[in-house]
Amino acid sequence: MTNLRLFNSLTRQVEDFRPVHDGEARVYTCGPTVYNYPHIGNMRAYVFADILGRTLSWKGYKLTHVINITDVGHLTDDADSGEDKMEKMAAEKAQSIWDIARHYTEAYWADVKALNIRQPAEWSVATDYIAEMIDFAKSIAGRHCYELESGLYFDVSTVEDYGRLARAVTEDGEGRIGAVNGKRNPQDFAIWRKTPAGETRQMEWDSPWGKGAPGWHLECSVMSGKLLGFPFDIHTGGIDHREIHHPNEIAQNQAFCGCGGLGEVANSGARVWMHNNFLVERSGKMSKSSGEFLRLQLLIDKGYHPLAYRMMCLQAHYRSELEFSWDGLEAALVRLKRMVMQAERLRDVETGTPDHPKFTALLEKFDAAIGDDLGTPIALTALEEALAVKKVDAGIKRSVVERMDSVLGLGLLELKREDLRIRPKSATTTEAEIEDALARRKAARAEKDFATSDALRDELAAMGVEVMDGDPLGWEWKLG
Ligand SMILES: Nc1ncnc2c1ncn2[C@@H]1O[C@H](COP(=O)(O)OP(=O)(O)OP(=O)(O)O)[C@@H](O)[C@H]1O
Ligand SMILES: [Zn+2]
Repeated sequence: MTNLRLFNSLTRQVEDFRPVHDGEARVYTCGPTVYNYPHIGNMRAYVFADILGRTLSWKGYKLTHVINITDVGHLTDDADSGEDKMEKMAAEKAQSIWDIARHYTEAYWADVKALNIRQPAEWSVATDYIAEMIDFAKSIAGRHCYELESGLYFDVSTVEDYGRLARAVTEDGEGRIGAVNGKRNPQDFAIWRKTPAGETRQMEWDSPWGKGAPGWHLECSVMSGKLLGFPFDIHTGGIDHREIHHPNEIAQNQAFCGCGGLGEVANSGARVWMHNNFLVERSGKMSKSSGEFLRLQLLIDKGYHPLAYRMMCLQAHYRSELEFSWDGLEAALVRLKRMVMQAERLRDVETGTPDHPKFTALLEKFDAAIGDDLGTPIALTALEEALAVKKVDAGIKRSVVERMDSVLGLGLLELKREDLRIRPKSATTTEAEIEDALARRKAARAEKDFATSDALRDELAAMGVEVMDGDPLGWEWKLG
């Protein structure tokens, strides 16, 4: 096997992965803020983290993956101003924050499951770690923080080289930082926000700095350090986190682990920081507030299998922008279907060993691609080539497909071609009705009764069903 090489946003280079603990990989992924449904762009971040985790397993590392659930502290503007997203949604809906958090956490988990994203070792929920957050803040407050009326602020000038992660791409971050009277530096951020006098919040806790709530950046520093130990191996998130959230986490980690002398990597809490690029719409970055709200459920309602979206993600490299379109989704679905049709023949055979000379080069190609900063587009072609290998024992082929799919997670050996039919939720015709009409049509054709056969075809068309005789992909029919 080749070395695993990963792009580290800290050094802006592809580097050999060298674990902190021999044979182990510890990964922290910034999780969703559960104030609303995730859009499919958000889910791209978790498909990426899942591919990373599966690749680490493929390479033989014992994986500990943590994904957090942010249920407090994330403001409407990452740059330290605005309202708490959770409080805002709860006020809008006149519901308890806890109910909101539960509802959207479950919705997120449903998407995770539908996309074959593996369960991490732990889903750490921010509000379960408030005491640890207060302890962390206490331990750095003396040297690195100052108190204002609105909260406890982190002074970014007290750590070396603040913001080095963000500077890779932007010099203009400061323009977005909200002004708070009394801040020492514009980039200083609240690690504890006090509840303003006379207000009560649904979520607030006592602290040495008064009643209030932790800052979002503090949460991730505390949960990652607590569950994985500093320094751990890899920290992931979407590319927007490279600008503010992760530089701020790094500053806190530096303060907590001790500044000076350790060098930038050890001091940053994690050795490698990785970021997926955005899923975009033609009009720009996908977001919950603009345009059609593209939830995974919307794709399903329009008749697409959710794994077609996973396929769409894998067709692009995680560091490239990916533009969403319905045509692109359909193309990904067709590609998935072709693979499922080839894998169908392997479903009922017993798994053999993958050591067959016909597959050596393909397994090497696959390993080199996935090991080269998670090159899923090429890894997919290796899997397709393996599926197309002729005159080989089916058990051996099956074991190769299983192995490759353990990384790509398309579920090729479980999916059936019927699962991939496009069937919009709005369709009023049931599949049983369609199958029944098709069976009658088949019988009519067998008896050369073309009048009946044509009439049934028209009947089906009236039901919105397009009959696809002789379709090489075997769709047979399609609901429009
Ligand atoms: N369009 C996108 N494409 C890929 N990843 C994204 C996109 N938008 C957000 N992310 C990532 O999704 C993850 C979850 O983000 P979070 O739940 O905080 O959503 P959010 O920032 O409120 O979403 P948004 O502002 O896009 O509506 C983060 O890692 C974030 O970087
Ligand atoms: Zn985070």
